[in-house]
Amino acid sequence: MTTQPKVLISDKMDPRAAAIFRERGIQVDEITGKTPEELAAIVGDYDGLAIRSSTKVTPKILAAATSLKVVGRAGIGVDNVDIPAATARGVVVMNTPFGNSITTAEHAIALLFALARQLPEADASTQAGKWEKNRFMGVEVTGKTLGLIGAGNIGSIVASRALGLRMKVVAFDPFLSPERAVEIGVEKVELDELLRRADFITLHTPLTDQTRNILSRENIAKTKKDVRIVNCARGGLIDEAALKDALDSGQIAGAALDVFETEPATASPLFGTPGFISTPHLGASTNEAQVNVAIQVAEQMSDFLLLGGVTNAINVPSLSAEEAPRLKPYMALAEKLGSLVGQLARGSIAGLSIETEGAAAELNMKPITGAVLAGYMRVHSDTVNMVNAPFLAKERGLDVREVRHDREGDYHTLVRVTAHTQAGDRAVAGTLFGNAAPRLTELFGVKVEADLAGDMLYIVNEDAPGFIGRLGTTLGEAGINIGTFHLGRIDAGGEAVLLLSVDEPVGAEVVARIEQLPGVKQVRPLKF
Ligand SMILES: NC(=O)c1ccc[n+]([C@@H]2O[C@H](COP(=O)([O-])OP(=O)(O)OC[C@H]3O[C@@H](n4cnc5c(N)ncnc54)[C@H](O)[C@@H]3O)[C@@H](O)[C@H]2O)c1
Ligand SMILES: O=C(O)CC[C@@H](O)C(=O)O
Repeated sequence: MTTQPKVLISDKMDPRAAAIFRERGIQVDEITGKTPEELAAIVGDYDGLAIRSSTKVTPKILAAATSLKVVGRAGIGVDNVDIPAATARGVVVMNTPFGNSITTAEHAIALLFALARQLPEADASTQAGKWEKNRFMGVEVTGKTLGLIGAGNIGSIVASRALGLRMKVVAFDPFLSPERAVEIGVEKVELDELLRRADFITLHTPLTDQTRNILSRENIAKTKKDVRIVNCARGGLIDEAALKDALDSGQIAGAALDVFETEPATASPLFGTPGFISTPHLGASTNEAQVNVAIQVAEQMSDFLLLGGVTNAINVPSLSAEEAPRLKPYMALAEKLGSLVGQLARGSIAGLSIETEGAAAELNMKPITGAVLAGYMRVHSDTVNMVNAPFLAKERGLDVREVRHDREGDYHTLVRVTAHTQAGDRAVAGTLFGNAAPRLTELFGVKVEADLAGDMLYIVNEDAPGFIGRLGTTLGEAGINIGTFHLGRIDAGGEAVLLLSVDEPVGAEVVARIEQLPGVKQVRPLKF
């Protein structure tokens, strides 16, 4: 019986997320507001962790999360998750990249208007009974130029809204193609030109080494006097000290920040500066967006935990919940072939080639490759899985090649794994019987048909009469029962390969006795 997966929701999330987990048969606890130490103390019980932006998934939390398989971010930014650490531990990290885009774009537009008409100050003054009609002179946005830094999902929605307001939109985004720029109605420009031309600037990039301080002191100095700046993306994109100085000196007319270098931002030199507006990271905070991201994250995490489907993962290739059941037996086969190569490898393996043929060639190959690598590397480490195997393989400099053959050979479907060693290429291959049962069909050039399951013994010997009897006696004397027996020969009287399934592990002492039998060249106990 499979155990029911357990998910922890550790940030405030729409109740629909918990409801979906429960409906899908997943046990869920909602425990929010914990300190990192408190979270580390409980996280070990869970297979999934559903978060927003408050929970920081650090290497320490990951080390304590010994059962964790997936982190689901109900939102876009995953900068609160240590992705390399999660990947190295084999934890899938997924987000919901579109659920709050419209809402965040609308917040950027709301802040743009708030700056243009000084709405917060006018509101505070009016409610203070001052009626300062002459103090608050605004600017129209019609006909003004909006400079977008980052024209991805949110940036392009902001562009469409700004065009609707009859603004002209220029965009700086090195990854924006000229065709896409035309499609979304923006003029693609370099950053300096944007800074020179924009009346309003909005930022919509992730925080990366390239975007950190993209509005640096130097770049702020290049803007038009009276520019108004909105950041609804990430703190750290603007030099906050330089922004304060530019507001104080009148170099810029206004700035609105939803996000800060340090959050929660409970104190900042910017607070109280004329022309400055702030909101506490509310970009995604609408009912609609929170329902969207809660539903999406719960569905995605459930698909992964229950069916193996991978959607919107940051650190592994996607695999739809429909594809997953079809690929599952292939992944079992691939993992066994990888494990066989790992267990039988002699000397160092410089690379692995993974080939698919027939029906297997029509499938998404990444999960098959991941499973081969996981099987191969698990021989040396218990913590390897399909998520971290490609990462670990790369880290170890293993050259991995994928080849898809349209042809169909002796089998309707086939996966072959070839280890490239100093001694030459060594290939194993397997098929699926009844499209479900993994079966070995080729072992280092010898045709065999064997299950790879439980304890096994691999023997290479000189093909001479009497050997099988002597082997049976040796195993019998050790109290080891033979389950199945597969013999393959390259040619009669040459070298023979024996693959036996045995009812219990063959210990070093028995292996040594078999090695003493005449004609034996190699003996390896195997485990699947
Ligand atoms: N305030 C909030 O609550 C809130 C809500 C949602 C998203 N966000 C943040 O908004 C940001 C944008 O989200 P998105 O969904 O549009 O992401 P996206 O990935 O769709 O778009 C990001 C864009 O930035 C561009 N970019 C990357 N590096 C750049 C660089 N050096 N210079 C210029 N452009 C660059 C990319 O090419 C891409 O087009 C993210 O950081 C996200 O976390 C904030
Ligand atoms: O969860 C939130 O409220 C913020 C989300 C936002 O920063 C995001 O990147 O999606």
